[in-house]
Formats: sequence, C-alpha cells, structure tokens
Amino acid sequence: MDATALWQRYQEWLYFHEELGFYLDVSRMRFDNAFVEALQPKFDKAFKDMAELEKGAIANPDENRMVGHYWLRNPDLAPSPEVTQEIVSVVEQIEVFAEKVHTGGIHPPKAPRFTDVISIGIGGSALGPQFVAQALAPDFPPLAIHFIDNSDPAGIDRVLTQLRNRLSSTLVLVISKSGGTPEPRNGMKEVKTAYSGQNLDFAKYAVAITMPGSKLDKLAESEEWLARFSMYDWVGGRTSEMSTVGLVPAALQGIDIRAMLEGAKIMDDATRIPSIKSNPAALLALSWYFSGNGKGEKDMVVLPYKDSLLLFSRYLQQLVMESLGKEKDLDGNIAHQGIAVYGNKGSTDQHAYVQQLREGVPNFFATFIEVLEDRKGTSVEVEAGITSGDYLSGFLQGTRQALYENQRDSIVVTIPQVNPLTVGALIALYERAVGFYASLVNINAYHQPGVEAGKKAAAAVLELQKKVVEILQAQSNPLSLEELAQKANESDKVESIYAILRHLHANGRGVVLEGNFAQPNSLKVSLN
Ligand SMILES: O=P(O)(O)OC[C@H]1O[C@H](O)[C@H](O)[C@@H](O)[C@@H]1O
Repeated sequence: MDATALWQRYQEWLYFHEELGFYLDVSRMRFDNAFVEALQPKFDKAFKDMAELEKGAIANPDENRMVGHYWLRNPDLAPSPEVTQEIVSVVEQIEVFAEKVHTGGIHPPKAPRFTDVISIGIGGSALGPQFVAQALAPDFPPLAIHFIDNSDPAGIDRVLTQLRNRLSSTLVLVISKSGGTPEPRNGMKEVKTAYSGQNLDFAKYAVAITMPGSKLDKLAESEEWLARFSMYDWVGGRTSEMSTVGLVPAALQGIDIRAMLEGAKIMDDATRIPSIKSNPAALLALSWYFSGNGKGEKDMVVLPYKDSLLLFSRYLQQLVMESLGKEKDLDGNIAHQGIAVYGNKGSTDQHAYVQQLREGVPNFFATFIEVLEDRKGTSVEVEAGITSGDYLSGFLQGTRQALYENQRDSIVVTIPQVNPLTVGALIALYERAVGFYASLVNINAYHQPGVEAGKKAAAAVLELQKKVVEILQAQSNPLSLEELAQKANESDKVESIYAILRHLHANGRGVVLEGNFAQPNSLKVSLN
C-alpha cells in the first residue's frame, strides 16, 4: 500500500474518544473489508452475549457465577438494588478507611501514622495493584507500598528486611478472593512471624480483602484484624482491579480511585456500542482474531512507551492468557485457544528483542501504547530543537514503521497522559476486548480449570514429602532412593522423591545425601 492509501486507511479506521482523549489505530493490521464483513455475524453474537452478561446472566457456567466487574464502575447496572447499594457503600468505606489512615485517625499502636503498606496476594490479587502502583502512585505517597506475591522465602525476606525499622508503622493487606490460596497464606504467616518477632500485635496492623466466609475472612474475624473488606464472588480475580482488591491499595497510596472508576465507566460505555468500527474493544478483538486466525497463532507483544506503564503487559498476561487459554470451547470440543502476551516497554525493548520482531520469526503482532504528554513541565533540549520525549515518540513511530515494512502488523493505543482516568479506561478496554474475543472463538473467558491441575500436583508433592520424612525418621540405615520409594509405596515417584530430598538437603533440613550427585541412583539418604 502506498503512503497516500495508508494515510487514507489510517483515517478510515481511526477511533477517537473525545472525553478520554483516547485514540486507537488498527490501520497497520492488514485485514480487508471482506474479512470484517465475514466476522460480522460472530460480532453480532458477541455484542448480544455481552449485553446478557451485563444483565447478570450466568456467564461463567462452570462455576455457576455471574460476571459483574462492569457493575463496579456503574453500580446502577447491577442486577438488584442490594448489589447496587453494596457496591456504592464499599467504595465509600474504602475512602473513609484510607482517609483515616492518612490522617492518623487509624494508626498503629506504637506510632502516630502508618508509613508503609505490605500487600500480600498473587495473580489477580497482585497484578492489578502492582500495575496501578507503578502507573499512578505519587512520587511521595502517603503510604509506600511493598508487594509479597510469591512463596519465595528470599523474596519475602527482602521486603521484611527493608522494612525492619518501620514494621511498627507498616499496614498489611492480605488479599485473596478465595481466601485459601497457599502463597498469600504463606506470606501472611511469614509476615505475622516477623511482627511477633518485634513484639507487635499483628492483628492491629492487618487488613483482609476476601470473600465473606472464606478461611481468610474467618481468621481475620476471629483474630479481630484492623479491618475486613469484602470481595464479590461475581468478580473474577483477573478483573478485580476496580473491586476492593485494587481500590484499597490504590486509595492507601493516595490514588484517585473515583477517577479510575470513572475512566473505566466511560470506556465501558464506549465499548457497549454494538458496532465494530465505533467500538474500540471490538476493534481490538477483531485485530487479534485477524492476526492469529482466531486460533492465537500470533503472540501479542505489548510495548508501552512510558516507564510508568511497564507492568501493563504483565497485567495483561493474566487477563488475556488466563481468560483465553482454554482447552475446550463452550460446546466441549477441543479448541486449544489462547493468545500469548509479553512485553515490557519502549524504547528499552528496542535494545533487547525488537531485532527478532523486525527480522525473525513473524509470529506476533505488536501493540504500541503511546502517551502524548512527555512530562509535567517543560523539557530540556538534548540537541537543537529536540527533547528526550521527541526521541521516545520518534522511536515509537520508527519501530512501528520498520515493523510494517517487514509485514509485521501493529496496533497503536494513544492516551493523553498516564492518570487514574486513562488507566481505568485501559483496564476496561482490555477486559471488554477479552470478553468479545472469547465470544468470537466460543470459549468461557471467566474460569481457569487448568490452574487447578498444578495446585493439586503441588499439594501431592507436599504430602509425599511428609510421608518420606516420616519413613526416614523411623529408619536407622541409609536408604537408596528406590528403597525409600518402595517403602513409601510410591515406586513411580522416585524422581519426585529425589527432588524433595535434594531440596531439603540444600536447606539444612536434616536430610543427608551421600554418593555421586551426578548419578542420583547412587545416592543414599538418611536423617542426621
Ligand atoms: O485471590 P485468590 O483467590 O488468592 O486467587 C489468586 C489467583 O489464584 C489462582 O491461581 C487463579 O488462577 C487466579 O485467577 C487468581 O487470581
């Protein structure tokens, strides 16, 4: 396509939302009108499915749940006045709580103010709060946030060591929708131990964010934690940023949560329009479908040209991959759906993997996120008439062009600034695009059956560990791994037993391994 035709195509497909100052450019996705027309019936169904979902239909049949994250930013849409009222009052409670924490109305037992907050959670209970903190927290927030999002002891130590002199003024959020996920449970126990170690009463510092009646909720209630905020069963983990999960940490950092909700609401309104060309989420879903043939054949590379949006791709990784990565479609047929997502930020990544994007395997499409405002205030010139921001902008344009010249497609999302309104809008945009795409390819975007398999297997490993340690305790002579496996009646699990023992051995947990470590079969194991 020559430059004039491309400029024409750019204008023909450009989406602009005036109130948000938001643009979406899909002109460099090389679909034609015939493709769009062919997809129209699928879109008609997607728009209909979405309208049903918003009215409270059971859109997640496997878990028999409604899917209501859209109600969070427009409570009047909720299917009953009680739900509407609850959503409204929870936001008020969050604001009151944050205000009291900021002004010292709620304060730690031994200090006038909380200075820091540790947020413990994983998956949907971490990625949204992390993304939003990076994007929107002020440079000097009223409370500085620290995340524990793993069961990694060294990672936990790092946070606790850095905070050791401020633990007595550090609030702790334990965030888990189900209230039974092992990683946040472990994080909570570790943090609790650190508080006891400094003679601090953990309950006076701890806040639970979870579904009413969950294990975590019961614990927080019985121990009389400082506060409890409830999470709804009709909000999925990966779409929970606008629920208590995301709003409590955001409000504590002084982020304007009303503006986030407003941005999401405006984008929700814009993406409710049942017309592909006038609906930015539909345009995204169309582009994804085109690029990967409706089968996820191409990866989504997300490149925000703005440091504060660094974690957007990580956030989208869960939203997109956990929602779309499914073995079966809604009719029970094997479908193996999904779209792989990765990326960090530009121009940084141009000096890492953009070489492959431009010249290597053409198995992706790029999404550039452009922010029009360079910074608050004026910029110095790094050369005559040119600022750092001009460079960043030029790098984005240049990479987009270089990719296109080599038949690599891309989308550009443009926002005026990174602020609570636009971040709320971005989140809402992708939530809706994922919902549409799921309809196009006929899958349930709102469950995650595959995650269970890994969790169950991990639980079985821990059971096996307890069993082999018990056998070793009753044993006076060293055993080979196979002998041990036989005694445990787990002969088919020698490799797993080996991995367990090697880990215990490396951590001074009383396991002695002797023999040739290059030949695990030669090893003898005993306890010291
Ligand atoms: O918030 P939680 O219930 O602790 O869940 C945290 C995460 O755990 C699971 O592995 C799910 O696959 C995620 O969707 C969820 O966000």
